[in-house]
Amino acid sequence: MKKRVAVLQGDGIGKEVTDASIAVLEAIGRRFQHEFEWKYGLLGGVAIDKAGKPLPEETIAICEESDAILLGAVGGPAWDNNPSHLRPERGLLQIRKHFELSVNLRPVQAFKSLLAVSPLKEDVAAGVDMMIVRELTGGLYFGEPSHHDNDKAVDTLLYSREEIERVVTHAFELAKIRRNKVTSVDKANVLESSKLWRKIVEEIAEKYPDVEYEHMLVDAAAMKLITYPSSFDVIVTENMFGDILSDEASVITGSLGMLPSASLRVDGFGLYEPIHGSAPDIAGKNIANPIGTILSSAMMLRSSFGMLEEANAIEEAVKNVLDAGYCTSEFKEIGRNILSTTEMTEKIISEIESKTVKTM
Ligand SMILES: NC(=O)C1=CN([C@@H]2O[C@H](COP(=O)(O)OP(=O)(O)OC[C@H]3O[C@@H](n4cnc5c(N)ncnc54)[C@H](O)[C@@H]3O)[C@@H](O)[C@H]2O)C=CC1
Ligand SMILES: CC(C)CC(=O)C(=O)O
Ligand SMILES: [Mg+2]
Repeated sequence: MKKRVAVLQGDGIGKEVTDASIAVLEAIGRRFQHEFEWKYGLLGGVAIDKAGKPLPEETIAICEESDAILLGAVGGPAWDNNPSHLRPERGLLQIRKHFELSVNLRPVQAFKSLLAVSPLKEDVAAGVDMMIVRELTGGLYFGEPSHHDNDKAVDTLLYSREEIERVVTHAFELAKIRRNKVTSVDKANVLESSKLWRKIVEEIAEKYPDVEYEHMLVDAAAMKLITYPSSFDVIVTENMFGDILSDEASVITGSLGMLPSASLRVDGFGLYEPIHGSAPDIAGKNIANPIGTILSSAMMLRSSFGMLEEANAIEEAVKNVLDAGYCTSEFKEIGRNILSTTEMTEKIISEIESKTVKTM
């Protein structure tokens, strides 16, 4: 059956990286005989410019009629001085809230062929395979009141029991099918919300006697991510800590452009996007790394469509292309074969197509 995907390209490199993902998914469709239907919607700065708001109703309607959402990134200097309700990032927060995408999965894996470019020593980065589970629809980015004037500013860090239980349970379930370890990251030595977080983690942990768990303060976690990253299996944390720690963790892979994500509702509906932003400094140059978005589409195939073999095919193609010595320009120190965004996409597609079984 045809899979309907809402495509929200957003701003900056958003179009370049979603175009790459769509080309790869089309190749998967040809190899495995699936049909995808792409419906484009406005989000972020382009939506403000064309429709007067960062998340127009028409975009919501397109997403509601779709089986999954593929997103690029939003934001850029053109809108940096806009009032809060007309910031591109507001549209992203609104869509996450509207679709109740409370669990954000950010897998971090070290690719062997890129270890040399990781600022970490090769033996420290080697073998890293962690899942950051970030709460996505609560916490500081959503709490009210939130405003500032010339003399003072306020943001509100609010979490309900239900919000914490939902994401922590997801983390423990994931640990069960991974390496049975959860690290819950908080700031319980200072924050009240973290004290409740910790209490709920302990309650939920009781239901998972085979899963080892630990609490870690976020400042120490930031250090340990760099000094001993392979010690982590599943990390679960609140919205802002997860946002920051996942960008930090991308350093292990050598580039922010490598990391995918899935933002999931409890019934499995999902939005898939790379963890990076709109990268205005490289937008329009055809040099952005499309791999984070391409791997996000593999997560879409697996989580939203149950297409496991197809998801594996994308991940294997990415790995093979990297192993063959190809990379995008941010890897120039090790770059034996530097490719543009479109060339990298073509390489990954050729790799997928090379495995196609020819039928007579
Ligand atoms: N999910 C989203 O839509 C996000 C949006 N943003 C927005 O993006 C805009 C730019 O924010 P920044 O702080 O510069 O973060 P950014 O993630 O866009 O870029 C940070 C650095 O990483 C590089 N980079 C990012 N993605 C890359 C890729 N695929 N390939 C190669 N290099 C890549 C950029 O060139 C830049 O040097 C802001 O307006 C920000 O609010 C930031 C983060 C997430
Ligand atoms: C608008 C921001 C919360 C986006 C971001 O940095 C992210 O989700 O990683
Ligand atoms: Mg971020």
